[in-house]
Amino acid sequence: MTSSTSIDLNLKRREMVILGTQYAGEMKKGLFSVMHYLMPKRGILSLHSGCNMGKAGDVALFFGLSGTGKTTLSTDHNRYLIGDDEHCWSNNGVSNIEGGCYAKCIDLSQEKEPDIWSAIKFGTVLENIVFEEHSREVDYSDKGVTENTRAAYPIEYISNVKLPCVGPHPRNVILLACDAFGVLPPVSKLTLAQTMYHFISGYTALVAGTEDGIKEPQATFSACFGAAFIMLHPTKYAAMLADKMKKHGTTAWLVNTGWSGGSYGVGQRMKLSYTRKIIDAIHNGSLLKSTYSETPIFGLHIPDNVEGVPSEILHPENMWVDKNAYMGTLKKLAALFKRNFENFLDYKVGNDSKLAQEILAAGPQ
Ligand SMILES: Nc1ncnc2c1ncn2[C@@H]1O[C@H](COP(=O)(O)OP(=O)(O)O)[C@@H](O)[C@H]1O
Ligand SMILES: C=C(OP(=O)(O)O)C(=O)O
Repeated sequence: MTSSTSIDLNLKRREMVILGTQYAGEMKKGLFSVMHYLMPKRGILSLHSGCNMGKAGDVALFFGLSGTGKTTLSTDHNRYLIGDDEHCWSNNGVSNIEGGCYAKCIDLSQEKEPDIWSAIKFGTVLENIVFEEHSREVDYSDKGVTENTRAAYPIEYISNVKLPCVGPHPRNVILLACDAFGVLPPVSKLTLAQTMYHFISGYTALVAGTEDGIKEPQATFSACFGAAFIMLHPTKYAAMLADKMKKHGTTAWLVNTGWSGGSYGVGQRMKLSYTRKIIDAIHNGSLLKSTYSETPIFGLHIPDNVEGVPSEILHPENMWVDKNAYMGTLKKLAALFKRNFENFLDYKVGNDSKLAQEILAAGPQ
């Protein structure tokens, strides 16, 4: 055991016992694990992702580990929310597993996250949030109980929600990597093989407060952006994802919602307003029309322009004062990726080994 909390599942008896926690998240994540077992048996892909739909019916999935921006970026005033965390992709399209959202509230402000702010009203459950007993005013900045404070609200508390929470096949999938090293570009377009490489790798940062003992961002690899919840080998989910993306012509993007201009401690967290502009450009199709340049080592394709975002921030090295430190850190991250991927070298993705070879070649060189 690595923590004092346990979620014990007996699939045969359909029982789940949660021990040692005062956090409601284990209930939904426990059932999510069950879905990761049951759904693939029916040819349905279960995904740790947010999901929304534009007015024209274009669906986007947002993959990411806890704290990387699924809730924040799928809750978008200009689009219909399908769900913020757990979805299935079947032959009919996407559907939400849950009936509500479980949003992080630390430092919540009306200005930065207006839709989540407005969803907090009578009927919403605030968890571990400190409030003044007499005035009943809540203080979203107080980390006294935990940094992982939450608001659980029914999905219809978001004004522009898609009910029922289903949609057509995704046009875009967005892999959210919160890069604590600050070397991944704010956005890059991925080939199918790169998508599989990054999906299987699940590189991101554990963000403060999301797991026991995590006080500052820490680089990690969490296969399928949800290693704790998957029940089958990661390559099984990857093969299903590749198959569905090919069939439905889905485009994939890697978006760094982590650091820029240096690693954690030196650089800054990517501005949410810039990330939102990037996501807008993915949704409205303008990013597809951009010209691209390829990065060294990771071979990522960075757009030369994104409307509303200063071009210089699109290339991470521009933001580092010490260019040697940038290159050294990039190489260090590449080595971590390669070491992590050794765990997957003996596995096929799909029916032949062709895709597996392409996937390996799509990683950092
Ligand atoms: N560039 C950014 N993109 C997305 N989220 C950001 C960014 N910068 C800071 N944040 C913050 O990071 C947190 C992301 O959390 P959340 O959206 O709940 O993640 P998830 O749903 O993936 O667990 C929010 O508190 C958000 O305000
Ligand atoms: C509830 C959780 O999911 P997320 O942080 O992605 O909302 C969790 O991982 O504890």
